Amino acid sequence: MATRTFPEMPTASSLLSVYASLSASIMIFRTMFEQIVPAQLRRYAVDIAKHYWKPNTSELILLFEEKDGYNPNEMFNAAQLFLSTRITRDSKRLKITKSMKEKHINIKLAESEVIVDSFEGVKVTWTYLSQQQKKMNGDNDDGHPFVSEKKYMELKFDKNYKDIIITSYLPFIIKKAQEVKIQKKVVQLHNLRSPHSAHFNYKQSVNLDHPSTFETLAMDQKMKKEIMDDLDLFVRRKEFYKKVGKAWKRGYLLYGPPGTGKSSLVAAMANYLKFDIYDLQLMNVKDDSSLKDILLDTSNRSILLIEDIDCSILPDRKGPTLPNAPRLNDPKFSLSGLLNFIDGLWSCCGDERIIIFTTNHKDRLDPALLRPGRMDMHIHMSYLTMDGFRTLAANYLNIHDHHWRFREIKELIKSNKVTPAEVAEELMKSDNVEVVLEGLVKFLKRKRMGDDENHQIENGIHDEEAEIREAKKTKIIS
Ligand SMILES: Nc1ncnc2c1ncn2[C@@H]1O[C@H](COP(=O)(O)OP(=O)(O)OP(=O)(O)O)[C@@H](O)[C@H]1O
Repeated sequence: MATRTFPEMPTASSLLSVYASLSASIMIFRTMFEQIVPAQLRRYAVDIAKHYWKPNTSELILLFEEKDGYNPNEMFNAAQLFLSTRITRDSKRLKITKSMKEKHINIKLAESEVIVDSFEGVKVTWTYLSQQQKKMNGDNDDGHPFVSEKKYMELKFDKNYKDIIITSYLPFIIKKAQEVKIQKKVVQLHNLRSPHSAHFNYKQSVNLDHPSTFETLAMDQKMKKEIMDDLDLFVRRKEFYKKVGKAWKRGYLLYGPPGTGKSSLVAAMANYLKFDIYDLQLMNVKDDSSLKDILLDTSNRSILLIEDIDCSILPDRKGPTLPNAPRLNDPKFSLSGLLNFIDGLWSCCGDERIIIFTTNHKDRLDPALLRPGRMDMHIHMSYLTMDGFRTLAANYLNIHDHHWRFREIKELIKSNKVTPAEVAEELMKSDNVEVVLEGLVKFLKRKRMGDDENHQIENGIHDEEAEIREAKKTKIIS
């Protein structure tokens, strides 16, 4: 029987001494390398070594750095917003932020957090990373070198799917990020006034906290739907406007008596579209040239609002003077200046612009303003109807179906010219529904009597005037 021989096994002490001499040699080599070879050459050698010795991988990594030079990198921001929609239960560390102006809490990935996503069957892995960088030039006040943080995202995937990722996944991320941005957007109200006016700052901005929405608006349901459909069509027609060669803008004229909800409708439109409002106070605009400066400072996806257009503007220099238009100090400002600029330069150098004029007296407007193609939709805000009252009752009193007082209220509303503002005021007078509705009925009755009296007085005056005219005629004839 053959006997197997084993090579002599090294002892533990001999292994230890080999290890010790090996690490000593590496250390000596490293020290010599660092002393003899200059730093730049060392880095170059390490890069080359890394390049040739890196493991053979089929992965491709795309880097999304926070900054592109000194400019913010939109793709980094888009990726951050997009990934906030991909956070799952498995996420371990998340960053929570909120600024004073924001209404929502932002949830973002914390450093080193990984998210696995899949797109058209391709698995991708996102990692959020940051790196501290010491600035070569300059120290802090305390003598320490400046340290900045470089933030970036890594997107890793199989390189065979490079085309899908670049041509489809990245645009998908941009689109999703845009949706999140719109969803989170806090609508702002900017007050625009002339840069040469007494106020140094000609654009004051605040969050628009107007709670008005299409749901809370008391108006004809059919008209409400028409407006919402019109807005929806407008925002999704980018390509259409481009195709037909028209600027992507839409004009609305809101007219009706005071207190019928013109301003509330503007706020509802802004809240619906998440568009900022630029409130242009024409009384404070000095001349055509400052108007241009102001308008050029407005952003896309916004509403330019000019309220009470009949009172706040002088007509075209060539056109007739409006009976109630107050005279501005400087006659350089004109309606034609405003309209030409809005139709021309302003609408062409921006996208998704809405312009809204409001007035209590449509009949007093300059025809130039009403000509077709200028204001695309004329919206009449009228006195309260029963339909509108039901919306107010649901909002203010939480009555969603019927109340025994509604029949009487319906009759009173029908025979009265009452504004939603007046009724809203009445509905706020108590927490007790019965008390409020009783008060409303009394108010509507009083108002009807008052209207009747006014009507009679007006008729009386007319009769008197007619008598005087008749008397004068008789006198002349005789
Ligand atoms: N249609 C409406 N639906 C709901 N609330 C309304 C409506 N109209 C008026 N209101 C209530 O009345 C208040 C004043 O209305 P709003 O300022 O919108 O009217 P307006 O037509 O713009 O008036 P003005 O012509 O005087 O500017 C609103 O804040 C709101 O509470």
